[in-house]
Amino acid sequence: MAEVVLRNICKTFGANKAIDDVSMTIPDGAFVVLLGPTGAGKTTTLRLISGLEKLSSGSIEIGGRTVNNETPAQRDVAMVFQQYSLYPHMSVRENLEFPLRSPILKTPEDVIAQQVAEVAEILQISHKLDNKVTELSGGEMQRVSIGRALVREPSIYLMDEPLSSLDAKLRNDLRVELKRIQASLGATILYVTHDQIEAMTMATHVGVLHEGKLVQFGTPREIYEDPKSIYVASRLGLPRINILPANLFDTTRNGEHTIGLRPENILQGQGKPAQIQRVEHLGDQTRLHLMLEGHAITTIAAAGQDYPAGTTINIEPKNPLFFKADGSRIY
Ligand SMILES: Nc1ncnc2c1ncn2[C@@H]1O[C@H](COP(=O)(O)OP(=O)(O)OP(=O)(O)O)[C@@H](O)[C@H]1O
Repeated sequence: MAEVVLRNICKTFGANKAIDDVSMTIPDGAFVVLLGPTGAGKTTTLRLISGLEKLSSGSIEIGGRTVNNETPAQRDVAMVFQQYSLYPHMSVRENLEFPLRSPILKTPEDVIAQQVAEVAEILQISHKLDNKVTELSGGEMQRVSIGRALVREPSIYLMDEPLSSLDAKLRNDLRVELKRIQASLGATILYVTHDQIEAMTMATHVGVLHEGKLVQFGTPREIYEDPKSIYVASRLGLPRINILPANLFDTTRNGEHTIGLRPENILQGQGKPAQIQRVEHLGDQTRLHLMLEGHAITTIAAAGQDYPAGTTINIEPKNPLFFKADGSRIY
């Protein structure tokens, strides 16, 4: 596996700057998750690294080699897309074997058979190896797509929401499995997701994109606990961080416009009275939707406790984050 370095990369489509001067190092063996809303430039970043798109400017290095002018095949990357891309006329086994049968690799038959068997086992598709891919369910097809990347050991795996079409149980299993595979192979992965749990549990590093710019890069904990802006703070955490006027509680010192209050950082019992508007029981957690002087606030409470809607609880902030009017963090 290899370190991948993006140096001041830009990509424009007509007048649209899809990627705007992004520099980022994906360390060898890291699991980097790209976060950002639709249109932020996540898929374009993956396509630029894979060579499916050409850079407008900047450079990309894989394992110390500048790859700007290399074809996708020369770059030695494996890409898994949100939509499966399989050969419909081939069986599952043939699809999985395909990347290993590349003439450059010259992989011996027994190694091919062993790799395919191992990957099929991990992805729980061993019993479907001789089926045509057109006979599979959507979830099974997606597992074969992931398998086609995993049979190889490329410089980097580029994955674009690979689990989003799977059901919750399989998604959970594969999340754990992917993380295990990554750790045991020492694989370098750049992974795009909208799923907070995937980002928090799998990533060694998170890169947050906003309108084509990389606005923060750090460990998931840094992004969660020490965000540089309201935008970054809002990317992680479920329920989302509460953004409130700084003077709502007695916390203003100087120049703060807004506070950010994670749902778990709202203390109950003291402070201002807030009306309970709605209660969501999620089993292991209860979410309380409150209204305080016209501001909606979400907090969490221990499961099992009763909170009748319409009643009032007193709340106060603990460790709020402070932001300027432009959304940048003060402290
Ligand atoms: N081939 C293309 N031609 C023109 N514009 C494009 C092309 N590909 C991407 N774009 C534009 O580049 C910007 C970034 O798109 P991109 O697909 O990278 O976003 P994304 O963060 O992956 O979004 P999503 O979460 O919806 O997949 C968008 O404004 C998009 O419209």
